[in-house]
Amino acid sequence: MERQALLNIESVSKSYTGKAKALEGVSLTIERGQFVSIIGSSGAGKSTLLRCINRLIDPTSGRVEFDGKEVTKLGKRELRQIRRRISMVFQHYNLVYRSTAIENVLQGRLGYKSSIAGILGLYTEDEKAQAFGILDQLGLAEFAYRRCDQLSGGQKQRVGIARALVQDPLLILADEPIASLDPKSSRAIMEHLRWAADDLGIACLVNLHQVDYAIEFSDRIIGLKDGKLVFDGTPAELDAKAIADIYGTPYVKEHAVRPQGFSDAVEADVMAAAGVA
Ligand SMILES: Nc1ncnc2c1ncn2[C@@H]1O[C@H](COP(=O)(O)OP(=O)(O)OP(=O)(O)O)[C@@H](O)[C@H]1O
Repeated sequence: MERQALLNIESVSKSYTGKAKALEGVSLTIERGQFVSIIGSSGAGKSTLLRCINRLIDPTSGRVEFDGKEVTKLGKRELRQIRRRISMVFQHYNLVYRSTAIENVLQGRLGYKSSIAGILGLYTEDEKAQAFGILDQLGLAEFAYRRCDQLSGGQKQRVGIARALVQDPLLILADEPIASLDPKSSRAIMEHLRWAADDLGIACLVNLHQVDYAIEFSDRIIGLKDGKLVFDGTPAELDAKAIADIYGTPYVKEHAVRPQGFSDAVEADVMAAAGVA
């Protein structure tokens, strides 16, 4: 089946005031339902790239086109509309911890409401059923009415994914969604995102520090180094040379494969020992 382009990024650059370019002439196309990981050292520009797509950050130059619309040209109102179809998942979940899981999920519907309905928290029965249904699909039905400060990190991130899904997105931007999680929870989150791509046809663009998960779960991997795109290929094409290009140091692929139970702290040591920032 031939896939259609959903997102076109053309020569996007970003300079923060007084700094070297955080992004420099990055171009790429993402297809509908495609699962793409972005890897690269700390400071390579991964977060900046994600945020230029939904214009949480305005690119200094270049063009972003999403679902046939030029995002970089949109006014406030049109931007709000387009953002409904682009969800975000964050490393630190960005939940309201004193609210319940389902209340957090329903916040994903805010972009579809008038401000007053949003402020009053007026959701339709359909929206509530949809929110509960998604929590159920993510294995969180029994936690739907529990306050988020009582949930584990993995459960909080599942609430974050449920909030992203209730937006009916065409694209999920996930900014290091597993960086704060243990290996078992990380795997579960990657599996949920992969399911969103495969079963719901939602394209996922996922920033990752864990090269092994990028290789295992992605259709395609993008490598950034110093703001430039230095790799764009399949997991099979990500060989030792490509990894060295991305991380700027000789780096053997075996280091990227994290055995079961390998903790983040141990991985950090291995990465540091391999000279990967
Ligand atoms: N708000 C900002 N103001 C100034 N400079 C910034 C800002 N945000 C990021 N930068 C700089 O832009 C560059 C790219 O940062 P970015 O956060 O996009 O990288 P990253 O690959 O996501 O890093 P990490 O993996 O550590 O999250 C870095 O040099 C960073 O210091």
